[in-house]
Amino acid sequence: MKPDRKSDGAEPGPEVLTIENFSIDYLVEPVVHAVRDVSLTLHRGEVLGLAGESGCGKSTLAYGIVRLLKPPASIVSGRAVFHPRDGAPVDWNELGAEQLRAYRWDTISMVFQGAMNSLNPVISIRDQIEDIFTTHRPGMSRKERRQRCGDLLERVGVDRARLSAYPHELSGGMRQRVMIAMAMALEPQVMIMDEPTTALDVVVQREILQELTRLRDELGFAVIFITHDLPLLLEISDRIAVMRAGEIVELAGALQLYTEPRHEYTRKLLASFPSLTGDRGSFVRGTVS
Ligand SMILES: Nc1ncnc2c1ncn2[C@@H]1O[C@H](COP(=O)(O)OP(=O)(O)OP(=O)(O)O)[C@@H](O)[C@H]1O
Repeated sequence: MKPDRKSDGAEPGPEVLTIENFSIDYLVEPVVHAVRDVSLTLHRGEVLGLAGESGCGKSTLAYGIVRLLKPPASIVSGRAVFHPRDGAPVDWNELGAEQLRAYRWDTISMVFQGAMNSLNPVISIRDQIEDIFTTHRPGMSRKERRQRCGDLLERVGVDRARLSAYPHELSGGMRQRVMIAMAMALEPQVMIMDEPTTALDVVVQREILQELTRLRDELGFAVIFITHDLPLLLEISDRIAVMRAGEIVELAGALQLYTEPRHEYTRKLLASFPSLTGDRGSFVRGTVS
């Protein structure tokens, strides 16, 4: 684990996103209570891991926060409030469709499972990234747009010469990096990442995550990182929320959650990853000092 992680003593930054008593149902027969009364605070610059087994409601919560749910999903209670650096807090539930479109990507952006497959196959990488600037930064000159597109790609470890490529000419890892670059294009203050590297092999996954933590340190955005891979979360998160059957059952600093899990379910989840609980309970993926 990173010795300088924020959960190891440093004061958390001010809040950037608060989720208050969020509940989401799927209105099917019988009704599925997918998210139940979830409250969370995300601080500026922190990586908050959201763990839990498949079907516990992680993705539903993520889509709910950014208001991308489709029927039969329905937000039955609660709100997600964004706290800008300057100015009054913004309740996302009160934004109209147009405002939501403007706010998404700009303040909170997302990389979802399999996002790399959502690149348009017949449009070059340059044109797809440029489109974000044309839409959200209409005043930006063509020259600056081009420059920014190249800078963004390089930031996620892809040579800017690949700007003229089409998605099928890139590996899965590169396409996912492009998606991460696109999510960072407008320098959002929050990024929500739902299993962003699950489809990739372990080496590529590792490289991308290292890149992500480096960028977080450099740019200061906060991340909600969702995965069922608890060992990975322990490595990259400042704090971890454990979700079970739609509820957050435990929320603690990563190190504390690993060394002193309080909830029975967290203990079970930790025990289900043999790499975390060797004979002497050694933590083999990172280095606990
Ligand atoms: N369209 C839908 N209609 C009815 N129920 C749904 C629908 N989508 C999801 N659910 C249910 O909502 C619950 C939460 O699902 P969700 O996909 O949010 O879980 P998850 O933790 O993200 O799982 P995974 O890690 O597999 O993506 C599950 O019980 C799931 O079966």
